[in-house]
Amino acid sequence: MALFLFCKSPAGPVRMNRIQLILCCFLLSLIIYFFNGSKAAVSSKSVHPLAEVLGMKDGRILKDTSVIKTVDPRHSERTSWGAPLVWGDSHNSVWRRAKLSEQGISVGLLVLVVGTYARFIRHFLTSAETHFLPGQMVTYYILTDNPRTLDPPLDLGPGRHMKVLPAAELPGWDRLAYRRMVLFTETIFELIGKEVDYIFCTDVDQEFVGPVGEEILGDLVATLHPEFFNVQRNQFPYEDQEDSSACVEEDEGDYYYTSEFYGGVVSQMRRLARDCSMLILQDEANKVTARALEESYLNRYLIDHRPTCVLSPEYSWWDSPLTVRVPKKRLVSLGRQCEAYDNRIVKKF
Ligand SMILES: CC(=O)N[C@H]1[C@@H](OP(=O)(O)OP(=O)(O)OC[C@H]2O[C@@H](n3ccc(=O)[nH]c3=O)[C@H](O)[C@@H]2O)O[C@H](CO)[C@H](O)[C@@H]1O
Ligand SMILES: [Mn+2]
Repeated sequence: MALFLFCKSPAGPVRMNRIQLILCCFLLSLIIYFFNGSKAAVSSKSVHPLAEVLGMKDGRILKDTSVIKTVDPRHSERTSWGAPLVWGDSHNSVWRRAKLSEQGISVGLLVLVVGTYARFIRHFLTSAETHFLPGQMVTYYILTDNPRTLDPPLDLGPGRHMKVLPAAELPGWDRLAYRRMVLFTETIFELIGKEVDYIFCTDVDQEFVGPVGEEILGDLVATLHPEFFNVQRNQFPYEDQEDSSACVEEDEGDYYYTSEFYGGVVSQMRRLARDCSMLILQDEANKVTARALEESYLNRYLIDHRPTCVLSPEYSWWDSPLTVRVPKKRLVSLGRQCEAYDNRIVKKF
């Protein structure tokens, strides 16, 4: 605009002499310098939209997570280390399903069913028959103290099998929480062996409510905890007791994973189960209890061995005031849902 005023007169274009031209260029440089400088000054004061999404202000992390919960979760489809972050209906998942379903694969689903949790198993299996890798070879490995729970046997689809494995009756849930991973380790090493290509460990107090297909397959697969998705790292309930073998330092960790659903190829699952069991037994010997029990050890392990495939909270969801909204629910935890309601009632009174 300023340049325009110098170059034009009401009568029409004016020819500039050399001095006028130099003056004009000098003024133009001044204007550009001023414009850029003031822009920089403004941007250093205002909050960058990305910083807002990340919950940062003036380089500091905000404690309030309410802003973050509104972020559309479909935006991230890769982790910072390049692993797929799986949303079942994304193009990437459609492509992965198509690619992986061409390969002949067999998958084991390993669950522990002890004591009163027997009430969940039939519904869990029925829902898995409908939604879990339909059309694929699936073997259900059911570790139970009461094999009669599965009488009469369930009708399974073609290529689907069930193996009921005995587990000694275990005294009380507090002991069981220490024992579950050890039982999984023994089962994977001694009984499952090379019978399947992939193994997924799941809680039985769950229900498949939407399709869970080949997009979940990977060497080492972990699922994001729906209450800590898009929450700042300093709010993850990692173990912080220094004498626990599950302890996580402040500068460690990318995500907080749930212990309700994780898996991978047999070799990786052997390593995971064995290493987590060792951490658990070490703490038990030292009379240390990690705050989230098995989940704490799993998270410690997954920091040291980053998953090659990360499932979004679509694959582990429950209704709670803290869970993120997901495009589609696929696997829902009934137990944690009840827990969330119980907590709400406790808070209310
Ligand atoms: C194994 C474990 O430590 N689970 C975690 C999980 O508990 P959860 O509340 O999800 O544990 P849960 O009660 O569902 O138990 C885990 C699983 O163990 C089996 N089971 C459990 C109890 C029983 O009497 N019989 C039986 O068969 C069953 O397969 C069940 O689904 O969440 C807690 C926080 O919310 C902690 O973070 C725990 O680490
Ligand atoms: Mn559970």
